[in-house]
Amino acid sequence: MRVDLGNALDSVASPGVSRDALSRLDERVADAHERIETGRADDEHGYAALNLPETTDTDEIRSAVEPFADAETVLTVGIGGSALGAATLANGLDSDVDAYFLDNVDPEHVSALLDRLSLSDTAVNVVSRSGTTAETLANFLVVRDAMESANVDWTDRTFVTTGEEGNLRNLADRHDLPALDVPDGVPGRFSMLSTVGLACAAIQGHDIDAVLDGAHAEADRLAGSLFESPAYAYGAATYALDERGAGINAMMPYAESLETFAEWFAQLWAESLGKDGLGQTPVRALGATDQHSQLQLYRAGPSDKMVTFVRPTERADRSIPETDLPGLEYLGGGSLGSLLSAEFEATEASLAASGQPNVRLEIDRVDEYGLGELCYCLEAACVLAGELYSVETFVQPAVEWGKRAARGLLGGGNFEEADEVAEKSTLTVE
Ligand SMILES: O=P(O)(O)OC[C@H]1O[C@](O)(CO)[C@@H](O)[C@@H]1O
Repeated sequence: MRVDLGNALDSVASPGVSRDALSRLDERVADAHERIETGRADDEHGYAALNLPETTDTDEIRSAVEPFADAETVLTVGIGGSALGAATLANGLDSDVDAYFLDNVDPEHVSALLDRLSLSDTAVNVVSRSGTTAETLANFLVVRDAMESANVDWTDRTFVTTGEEGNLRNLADRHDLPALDVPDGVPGRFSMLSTVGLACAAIQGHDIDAVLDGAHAEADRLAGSLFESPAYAYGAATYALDERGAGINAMMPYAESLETFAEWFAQLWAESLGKDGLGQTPVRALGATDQHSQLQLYRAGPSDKMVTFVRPTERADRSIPETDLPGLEYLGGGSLGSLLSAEFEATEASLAASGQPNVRLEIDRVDEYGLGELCYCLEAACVLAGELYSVETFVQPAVEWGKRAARGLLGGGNFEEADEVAEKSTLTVE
């Protein structure tokens, strides 16, 4: 895992950060590292997530999902951190077992998916840390109903991953379903490297130990200086750039297999750092595709953002056939990989040429080890940034208002927030 801050320096970019400023910030990084290590040593809420490479029991996960070894498809029912980590692995890696995610309650999408699936060959993975999330429980009820209509014994095809208490735990106990525990002290968005993110991967036959090995290697590189730890270098640089005006962070991986990783990053960054009027706004982008949609803004729009480029340095390639079509000779005989690599470096340089800050993250390959490394690095970077912003990184109180309002609207209790929904100001043009 390599982090290159070269194009974030003020000799190249504006906003940019000077090497001196990074050295001064490094004193705070040292303090933050001490705080983080104390939190890890005491298994404190949130900080415990950075211990998962050590604490996650992969044998326990494999034996819990063993009854589903015959599954041709795994359907994960969960939302936010209870889906995005597993989806990052599933969409980043190849498997003969297909993986689908119900992480929204769009009736047309849910019906179309359930109509398409062979439910008798599907393992259903219901994931909710709280066990109370409306979208997840509603989708589970719909999936269960569909299985019963298809004469499939849902108790044979379903396992849950949840906390000690809650509706889902009660359901698992009542029907004696295989169940995995969500680890204590690990917020959803930091739970990829636990039962939450790895159960689906285990059913798909991925090497979940290799995921943790990659994460472990990154954990071993956490140190009291940003100049020694890629994770802290990234965390400190994004904080410093935000302080200087780059309030938006466009995560732009150059691999289709990393598109869901950008979604996962968006939750991690937004829900962890978006507090007290602070926090960088994550934006999901994809290279080379978004060179042809977003780049105009990234280069010539307001200087209020940074771009994070991510790429694997090794990947399977595909050659481009020789051609005598006029003007295309430069492509013929080359490969898609070399074209994508040229696009990556050219786009990076184009932003530097217009003074727009950007950072490069590189892994060797998009495989179990590489994904473990990359995601642990971003998790530790996020924890470090949270210390520098002095925000409560591991809570997300602002999401509760909307949940109470929705529950009230659906007759699920008396919530004043539901009343406020009816008081919406309107100025309708039609
Ligand atoms: O795992 P749960 O409790 O169903 O929560 C799902 C997601 O919803 C949130 O609580 C936000 O509403 C996220 O923090 C979490 O990842």
